Amino acid sequence: MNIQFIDNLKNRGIISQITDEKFLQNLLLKKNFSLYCGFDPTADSLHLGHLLPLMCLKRFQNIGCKPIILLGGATSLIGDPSFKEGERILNLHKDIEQWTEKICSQIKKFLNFNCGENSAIIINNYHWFKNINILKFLRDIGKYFSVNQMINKESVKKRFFRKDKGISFTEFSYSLLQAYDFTYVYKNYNVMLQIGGSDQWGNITAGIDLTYRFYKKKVLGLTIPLLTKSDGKKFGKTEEGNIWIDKEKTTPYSFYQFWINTSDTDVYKFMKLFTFIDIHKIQEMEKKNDVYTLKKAKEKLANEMTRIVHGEKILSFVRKISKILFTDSLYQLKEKDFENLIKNGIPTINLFNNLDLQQTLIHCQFISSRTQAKNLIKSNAISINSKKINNINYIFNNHDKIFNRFTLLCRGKKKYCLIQWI
Ligand SMILES: Nc1ncnc2c1ncn2[C@@H]1O[C@H](COP(=O)(O)OP(=O)(O)OP(=O)(O)O)[C@@H](O)[C@H]1O
Ligand SMILES: N[C@@H](Cc1ccc(O)cc1)C(=O)O
Repeated sequence: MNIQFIDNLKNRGIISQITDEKFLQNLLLKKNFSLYCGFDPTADSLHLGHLLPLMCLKRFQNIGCKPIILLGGATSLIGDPSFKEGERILNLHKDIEQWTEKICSQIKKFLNFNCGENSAIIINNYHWFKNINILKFLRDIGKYFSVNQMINKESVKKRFFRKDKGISFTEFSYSLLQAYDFTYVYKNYNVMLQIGGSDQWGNITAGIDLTYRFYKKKVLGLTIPLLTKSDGKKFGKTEEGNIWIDKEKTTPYSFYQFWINTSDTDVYKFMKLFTFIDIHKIQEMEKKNDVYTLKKAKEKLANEMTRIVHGEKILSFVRKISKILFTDSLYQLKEKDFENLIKNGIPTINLFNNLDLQQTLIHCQFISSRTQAKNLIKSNAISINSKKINNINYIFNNHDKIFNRFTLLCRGKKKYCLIQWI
């Protein structure tokens, strides 16, 4: 087993906290063990934030450990209150069942489910919770939890002092379920370690305590820093502005562009967190810190991530499209490419009549008023099919329609909208 494994994770910025680093180090030296991470199917797709624990499971699998994905069929019926501002809306059972299937098929892409002893497996906590008896649960499990301690956990503390947004008993009890999961998977799958985002620290440590009380055995927890959006909020299913794994929700082109547009300060951090590129190679690039290397690093990051999530074929398509869009060789695209561009690609609007340019800029949400539209056109920021247009009274005509169907509208160098004439 790799002695430097933990140091490696640390150098990549993957570790927020470990409950007992020495114990984990010893465990890594002695044997291959099983570890788990839970995902609550509270939406129909995984998002970027989930890739962090998934990639971390993969890193453990690569050194011989067995990753277990626990889908929270039961816990998603309750709703994790950890660091949430307010009470969640209860999800319907039938929605959770559908979302579970979708998430299950997404997860299968990221881990190896056919590699012998350390093949990944997926389990669902609905199986052990669906028939649990309430009296037994309160007597056998509830008795081990001190409400006095629970209300002091950082993850829920805020909710106790807010008059407008309190916490229901349902959400308050969530931690008991996740804690019992850890005890259950320790007993039934010999799981020694639970990983999760740093918002899971309270739930994970509750499970460690419960397992010790039940079986007098020490298990471990490791958390990963939370990936945040540009507004500082966590990437989460129930938050807005996410990058999704499902290509219907975030098209592969937008996905690729998200990485290409990574800020200079984030690019090496993301490379370390998300990819398997050798840390020394990343550090070499980081040291150079020049514009050319930064550009190459962003491209490498976008390629790696799109390959991991959408596969080689889609990657080569979005690269081709990006190259054409950014090198003004639009007329090289075939009609089929435009169709694919809509499917995998850039924002599209459907228009019936030849509108004027100002109105169209509003339609495609580049701006919100005609005055802004005029200013934008005057400032030379708008192009139609790669040709600059500075006539504020411009009206689209048939010459603008490639294959009689498509027009590419562009604001500056990065904002695109495809018009499909129907
Ligand atoms: N932005 C993120 N950065 C790092 N880890 C994350 C992020 N978002 C979720 N995770 C981790 O992924 C695992 C599964 O998360 P889960 O699907 O249950 O919740 P979620 O996406 O945070 O959804 P919700 O917004 O409904 O709480 C957890 O360990 C969680 O901490
Ligand atoms: N509470 C976790 C999901 C989870 C569910 C059950 C578990 O046993 C572990 C983790 C989250 O919301 O992110």
